Amino acid sequence: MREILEVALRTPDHGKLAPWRFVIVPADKRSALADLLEASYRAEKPDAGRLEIEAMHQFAHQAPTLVVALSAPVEGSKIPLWEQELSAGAAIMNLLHAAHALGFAGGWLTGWPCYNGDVRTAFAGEGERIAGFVFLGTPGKPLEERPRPDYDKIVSIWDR
Ligand SMILES: Cc1cc2nc3c(=O)[nH]c(=O)nc-3n(C[C@H](O)[C@H](O)[C@H](O)COP(=O)(O)O)c2cc1C
Repeated sequence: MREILEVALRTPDHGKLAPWRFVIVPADKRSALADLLEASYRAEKPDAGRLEIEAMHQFAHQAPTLVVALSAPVEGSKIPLWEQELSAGAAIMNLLHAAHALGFAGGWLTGWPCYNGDVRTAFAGEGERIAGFVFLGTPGKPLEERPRPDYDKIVSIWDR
């Protein structure tokens, strides 16, 4: 895990602000995370059904390893917030590339837990936001491909 996160720390970062942080959720805390998600979900949606609650538990327990990535912009910096947030996304992508290079698979998820205030305060400090829940593990089966954007629609040559 440290080797993977050390790669994430080498992310392009204008102004050397390190506007991101990572919180590892250890295996013995995953049930506590599930309980937090359930309580936060019920507080926001008192009429939540069984399947919605099960989805919160499934979210918390998927994959053996979980890193919560935080966008932690430095307030008052001359580096625009936009650039600091871009760097947070890049740090997560570096983390995923490092995990895949070492033979693991990883997924970057947000979903409801990312945007709930109670969940955010359980991980993030003032001015910080959850940028993603990064789940890591060893692939149990070959990864499925999905449609990718058409190169010619996305890439163009500047010609003015
Ligand atoms: C900010 C962000 C949030 C995402 N959140 C989710 C999510 O909540 N659920 C989901 O199925 N995929 C989510 N994705 C997409 C997955 O990370 C991933 O791109 C997708 O599963 C396909 O994986 P692949 O591109 O490696 O094949 C998110 C991607 C980003 C960049």
